[in-house]
Amino acid sequence: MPSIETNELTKRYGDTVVVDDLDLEVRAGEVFGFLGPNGAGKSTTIDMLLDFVRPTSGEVRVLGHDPRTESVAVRDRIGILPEGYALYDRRTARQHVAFAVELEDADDDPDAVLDRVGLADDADRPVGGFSKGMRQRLALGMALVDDPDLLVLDEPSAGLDPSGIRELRDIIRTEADRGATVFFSSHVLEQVEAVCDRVGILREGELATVDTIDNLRERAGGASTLSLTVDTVPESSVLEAVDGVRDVTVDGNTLRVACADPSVKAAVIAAVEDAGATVEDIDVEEMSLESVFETYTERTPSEVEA
Ligand SMILES: Nc1ncnc2c1ncn2[C@@H]1O[C@H](COP(=O)(O)OP(=O)(O)OP(=O)(O)O)[C@@H](O)[C@H]1O
Repeated sequence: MPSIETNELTKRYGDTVVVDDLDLEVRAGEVFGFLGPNGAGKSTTIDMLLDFVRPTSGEVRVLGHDPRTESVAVRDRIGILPEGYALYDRRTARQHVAFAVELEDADDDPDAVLDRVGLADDADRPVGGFSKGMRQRLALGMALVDDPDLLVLDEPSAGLDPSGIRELRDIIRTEADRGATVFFSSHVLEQVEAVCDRVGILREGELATVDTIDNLRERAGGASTLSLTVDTVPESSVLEAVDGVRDVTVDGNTLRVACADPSVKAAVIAAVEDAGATVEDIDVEEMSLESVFETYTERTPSEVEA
């Protein structure tokens, strides 16, 4: 059974379609990154999964339940970090986590939870004095209480400093290792690349694509570029004749060869050596996830695949 399933999920505000016929499936146990430009509809989708926003039409299933009619069953097994979470300024961080523990009827030690999110030293401080990143850490800690089967995190990296982002990555990995499904939206593409099994890219309320990052790269024409420093530069035509070579540029003693897929690289090196040149250094650049993201958010899926 998928952890999250939506079927023709649609949300309209007046005449504006914010989420458009969305069919999404998040498999049990996977880490799924939900990407898309500002205003694409990510938070609205997440809010519909959590029954904070009612769909205009379509179906939602979370852990096999309909969040509209079985919200208790759903809430019991998921940990959530929604976009607009509320904290009580006068209560301390520990009181917040203790409240979450009580609400879940769980047995987590609030101090251990605070330690996990890097707030051990701030446990007794009222959160009114917390920075945005500290508030975000606390909200994440509260979502982790009671080992949820599914974590739904809306922009968990918002406001986090680099060490917070690294810690978040570790937490997501640890949660996935214990078998939880993690579904999160993010604009931090390195983060997404580091932890996600699959990503879905939303564009103007529609799912532009869903796949592993490697497959998205390949489908986006994401040639890896092989840079070879050579003692003597062979004719470009020698390399252009290799199957799968898309482009060759020469800069001094460095050849930059765009390859359609990873298997082409060995053939390129063999061709260079067959032409009598010696390879002195090798570097490989994969298409950045940023370029993949731009490809899918600036063009329609059929334009990408064309
Ligand atoms: N209550 C509302 N009334 C009218 N329009 C809304 C409402 N909530 C969201 N929208 C609109 O829906 C669109 C999608 O917003 P949403 O917050 O889901 O996007 P997002 O992908 O999460 O963006 P971001 O990356 O900026 O957080 C936006 O154009 C937004 O203005």
